[in-house]
Amino acid sequence: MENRYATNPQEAKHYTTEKLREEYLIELLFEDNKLHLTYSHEDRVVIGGAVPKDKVLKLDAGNFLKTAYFLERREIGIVNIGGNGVIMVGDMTYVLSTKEALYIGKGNKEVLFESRDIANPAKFYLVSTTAHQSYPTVKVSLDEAQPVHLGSDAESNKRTIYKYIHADGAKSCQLMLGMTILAPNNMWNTMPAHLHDRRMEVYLYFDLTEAGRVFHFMGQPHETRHLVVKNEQAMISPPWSIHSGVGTSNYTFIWAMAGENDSFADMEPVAMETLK
Ligand SMILES: O=C(O)C(=O)C[C@H](O)C(=O)CO
Ligand SMILES: [Zn+2]
Repeated sequence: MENRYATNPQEAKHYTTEKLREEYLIELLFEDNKLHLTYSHEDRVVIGGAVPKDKVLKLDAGNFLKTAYFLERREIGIVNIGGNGVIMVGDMTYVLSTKEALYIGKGNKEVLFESRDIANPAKFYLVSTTAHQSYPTVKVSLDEAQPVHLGSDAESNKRTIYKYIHADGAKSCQLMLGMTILAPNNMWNTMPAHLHDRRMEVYLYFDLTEAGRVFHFMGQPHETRHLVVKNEQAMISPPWSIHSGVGTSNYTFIWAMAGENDSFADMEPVAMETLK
């Protein structure tokens, strides 16, 4: 488990490119037969990737959490961005094809990951938050995820937001999670930008080509910075930061939030004139 402490905007505005990447970018999430986990002290979110190519992988944080098992005091949202895969939660088995999600509540002792096809392994993206009670384990497919169409061709931000784990979908203690798919020829996400100082957010960018890049924007509105992000890399967005990006082509991203409330609509728009 990699450990990342929380940062504040007074310090962050002095960071070099290298330091910004060290603090906010997770470069390696998906590696064959490995589980990669990062512990962010921003709302104590654990961000991870599991690729069970020809080996079953177990959700396990070693001794890091000082609990008997990973979900003893946590909940988790998982989205498969690879080939067909299987998640075993105790005696239950859930089959997830690409872009399907699973919420697993607090108290589930064993979670195992497996692929259906070694040639096209599952890639499970994981976001876990602390939890005070147990909600039922629920699978959510793309068509159950309440699509919301936003943006326009003129602004190059035409996109569809799918909500998986939220107040009116799969219930959770504090995790909110969904996916946004940009339409072909549209490159801007979350622009115009917004803030939600009550919740951190993490973005996983994918469906980019090997050479494709997303320029992710962060920082306070009057003090913005950018990071260049590759396919299948994640950005930790602190609660004081905008989170927006523009790609060299269209792409997909998974957003997940944790913190004070579970209202997706709790966000303050940032007026374009205030961005610097
Ligand atoms: O493209 C968008 O706009 C989003 O997907 C916004 C994220 O869902 C978000 O930032 C929610 O707070
Ligand atoms: Zn947001």
